[in-house]
Amino acid sequence: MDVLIVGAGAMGTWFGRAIDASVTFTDVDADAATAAADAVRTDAETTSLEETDSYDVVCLAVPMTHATDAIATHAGRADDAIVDVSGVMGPPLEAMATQAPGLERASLHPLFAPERAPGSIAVVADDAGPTIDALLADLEGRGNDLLETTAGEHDDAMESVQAATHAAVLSFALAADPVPEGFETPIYDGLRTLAEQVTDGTPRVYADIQDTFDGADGVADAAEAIAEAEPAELESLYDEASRRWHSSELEETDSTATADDGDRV
Ligand SMILES: O=C(O)C(=O)C[C@]1(C(=O)O)C=C[C@@H](O)C=C1
Repeated sequence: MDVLIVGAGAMGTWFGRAIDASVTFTDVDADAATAAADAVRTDAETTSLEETDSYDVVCLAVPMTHATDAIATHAGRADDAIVDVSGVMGPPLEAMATQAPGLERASLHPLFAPERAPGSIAVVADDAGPTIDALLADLEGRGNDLLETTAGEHDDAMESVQAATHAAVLSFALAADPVPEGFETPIYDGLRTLAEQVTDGTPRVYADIQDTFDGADGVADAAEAIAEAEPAELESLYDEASRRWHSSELEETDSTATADDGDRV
C-alpha cells in the first residue's frame, strides 16, 4: 500500500511511523517533508504539493483549520481511501464525502501527543473497506486502542476534553506561581504537572483547538462565579461541582444509606 501524507508536522510523522506502508510526505515546507521522511524510515519519499500523481491512500495531517481546504485540494490524488488526522471530525468527514464519494473514508483523532504514543484513537469510519481496515489493523498492531465513535459525539466531547481542559490548565499556568519546594499539595502538584505538560507543546495546536471547539467560555464564567461568590454561594457552587463529578458514587451511597452523615473534606 502506498500512502501520501499531506502535512509533515508531528501528526503526519506519527501517522507515517504508525502504519506499514510506503509513505510519501508533502508539505508547504519542503524541508519539513524531507525531515519527516528521514524520521519515518529509509524508504520514505517526498513529493511536491503541486504534483498530481496518485496513491492508494491520501492522509490529511494538516492543522484542523485547514483540513477541509486540504481535502478539496488533494482528494483527487487518492485511489482507494482518504483519511484525516486533523482532530476535528464533522467538517473533514463532510468534505471527504463531497470530494471523494466513491472512496473509503475515515477520520482518526489520536487522543494523545505523538511523543506519548501509543494511546486511544477516536475513529469514525464513514465508508470503510479493506484499505481502511488494514490501516486500522496497523494502528492496533502498534499498541493503540481504537475508540469507534460518531463525528457529533467526538466533536461534542472535545469541547470538554480539549477546549475546556486546556482553558482551565492554561489559566492556572498564567495565574498561579511556581512555589518554593516543599509547599506542594497533591492537588497543586497535579495541576503543576499538567501546566508543565500543556505548556511544552505547540502553541498553534492549542490556538486551533480553541478556535474550533467551544468550552473556554464556560471555564471563564465558572472562574468568575467562584471569584465573586460569597461563602454560601461558594458552598453551593462546590456542591454543584460535586454532584456533577460524583453522581454515580452518590447514587451508590443513597442506595446503601447508613447513619454516617459526616462532612466531606
Ligand atoms: O499532551 C498530550 O498527551 C495531549 O493529550 C495533547 C492533546 C490534548 O491536550 O488534548 C493535544 C492535542 C491533540 O489533539 C491531542 C491531545
